[in-house]
Amino acid sequence: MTTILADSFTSSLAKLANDEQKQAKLTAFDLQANPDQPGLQFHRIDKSKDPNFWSVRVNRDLRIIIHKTGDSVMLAYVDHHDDAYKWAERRRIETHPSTGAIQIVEVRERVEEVALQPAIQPVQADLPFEVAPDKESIPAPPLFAKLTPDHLLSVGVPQDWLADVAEATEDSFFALASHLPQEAGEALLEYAATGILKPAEPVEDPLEHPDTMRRFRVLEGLDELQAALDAPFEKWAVFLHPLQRGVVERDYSGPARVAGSAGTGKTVVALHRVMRILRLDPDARVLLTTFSDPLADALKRKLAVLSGGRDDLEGRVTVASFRRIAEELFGLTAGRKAHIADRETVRGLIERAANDAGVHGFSPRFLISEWENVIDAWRIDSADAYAEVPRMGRKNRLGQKQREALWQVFSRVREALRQKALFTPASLFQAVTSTYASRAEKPFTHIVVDEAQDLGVPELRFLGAIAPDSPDALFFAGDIGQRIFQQPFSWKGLGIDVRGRSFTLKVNYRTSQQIRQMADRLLPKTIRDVDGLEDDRRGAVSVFEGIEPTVVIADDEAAERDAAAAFIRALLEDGIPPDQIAIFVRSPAEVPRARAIAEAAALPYRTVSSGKASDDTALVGIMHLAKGLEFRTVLVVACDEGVLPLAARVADVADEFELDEVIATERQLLYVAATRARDRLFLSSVKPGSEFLEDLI
Ligand SMILES: Nc1ncnc2c1ncn2[C@@H]1O[C@H](COP(=O)(O)OP(=O)(O)OP(=O)(O)O)[C@@H](O)[C@H]1O
Repeated sequence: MTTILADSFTSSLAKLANDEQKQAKLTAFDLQANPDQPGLQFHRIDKSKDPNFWSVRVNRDLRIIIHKTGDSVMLAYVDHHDDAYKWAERRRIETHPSTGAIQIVEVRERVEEVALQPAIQPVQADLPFEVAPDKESIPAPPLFAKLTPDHLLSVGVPQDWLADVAEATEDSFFALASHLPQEAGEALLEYAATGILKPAEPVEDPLEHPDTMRRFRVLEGLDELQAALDAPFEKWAVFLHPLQRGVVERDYSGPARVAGSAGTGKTVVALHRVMRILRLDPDARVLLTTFSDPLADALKRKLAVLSGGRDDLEGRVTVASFRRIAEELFGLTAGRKAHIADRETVRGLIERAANDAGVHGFSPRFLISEWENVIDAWRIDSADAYAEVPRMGRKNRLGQKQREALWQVFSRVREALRQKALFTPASLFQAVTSTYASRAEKPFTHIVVDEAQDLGVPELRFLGAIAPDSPDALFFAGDIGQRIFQQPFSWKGLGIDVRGRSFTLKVNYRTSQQIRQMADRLLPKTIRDVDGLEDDRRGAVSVFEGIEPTVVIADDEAAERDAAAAFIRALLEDGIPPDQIAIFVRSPAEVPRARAIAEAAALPYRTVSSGKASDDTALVGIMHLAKGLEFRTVLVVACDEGVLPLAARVADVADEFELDEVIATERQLLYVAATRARDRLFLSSVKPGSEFLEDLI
């Protein structure tokens, strides 16, 4: 007998109380072990249009809904008695006549009343400032007037729903989409955004259809059912979008990359890719890496969900930040620990070297940036090499004389570091790169990199050197629209060419349609990297609707604080727990403003430097810290003119190219912070606000 798990089962299971979940799981295990055992009580759902729906008794109140056909049993839903029956009475499972995917179709006539109401009623708390008025109430035109029934069928709209879709307007569509199979909702949303309709490719075997596989999973045995049900809150662990699955399962002929705007599931793809490699190749030793230790820890936790605690898999994967893994490999090969100079130490050395060399007229910010992005990143070791370095932006400003003067400073810094036997992160990467570049024996068979947009030159060289020379050794996940730490450079120039093997995800699982649309306004529609690879950000869709973000440009700090505090109090009254709230600012100088807001709202909070992550505190911190995180609500405050973009960075630019680069990364920073929000977003400043806020309003 085959057991199939439907995503509707995992979602409904997740909504039950803990002890109810336990009982429902036990019944599900019994069902899988032997559906004919006498203890199980089945009842056909007589009122359902689909004769194959049955209920199975869990206890006096709870029922599992299964769908029985031939030799297979599908776990479809679980709920309290009446609600479980209602669910099954309104559903039919069928193979779509055009796409061939198996769908759970909501029976049309029973949901008439529901479909006409918006799925979420936007509720704005009373706020002490004005919010944008509702759009004029003129009837909106139908969105899909140009599409024929055949068009609608080609993207998986069930026959029952053709008429509703044809009449849908911008206002009613989201409510309607929640009743449609996901692939139909997404294709129509993409059409609404871009005017392009992408019909699904028909597949012979309905069970093998990518859209079937995104909601139903055929389970191999009890272990698999156990693993899938142990993580019912983590739907991503079991059900992948067809695009995600495609990227995970493909064989590549060289380094590959998954791209996509914030929240499209790139990390999820990276994690599944790791598991796939481990499952298919019993000799694989995988490195899963990213740019910081906290992010690596988060990856480790998620990977444990996927592996279901299987030591034979987890034991063959190392999860660590770029830096940590370089330190470990250095320790292993050199037999000693690398002592690394922190940023402050290097800053001090640069200042002293400039004084000693009598070189003046360059700002400290410029010097450290030139050191980090040029001298140290490219490991420049002579005045000649300095003249040749392939750098972005600074080239025009620095004449030969200036470069000679600067080299006097930087060569002293290099010498001082050498005398103290100190590494910089870049020189550590370089040391390990040199060790492994010529070795045939590599520490890992595969390397999977998350947040790859923030790889710098030394890190990429390092990963290239420790990766074996096999076609699918390197896999990157990243979004160049979220690059906030590194200057752009050519990957191809360093021998890592992902052209032709780069795939873009389009479905945003994290942020509401409203937040995604607003955040997208911060970035260009297409972004091109140094190698000419274009990232087309159009056509992304979010899978749920939320509340319009709030943007406040206040008269003074007190007014901003009052507005933000009122917003937070309304959240707390709505039952949003503090740990689902974050307040971000541009830099440490604005942290006191964020703290004042939290205090005015009586919101318990933690900052990076004070307190530990706990269940009941909000996070207050700088935007750079936001990377990789996710909250129900995000506030980005103190976005004033001069703060965003940061005036000091702008003042230091060498030329137009560098100005563009600074403005782009400052925009990207705001994009990263804003897209951490799932359903509510608040952005504020004191007059005059950041030019970026103007773009958003
Ligand atoms: N197939 C899926 N089903 C359900 N949820 C998913 C799926 N894929 C991703 N998600 C959820 O969407 C959210 C964003 O996923 P993820 O962090 O992988 O996105 P990302 O593209 O790496 O985002 P960012 O670039 O902002 O870091 C997460 O909460 C994740 O669990």
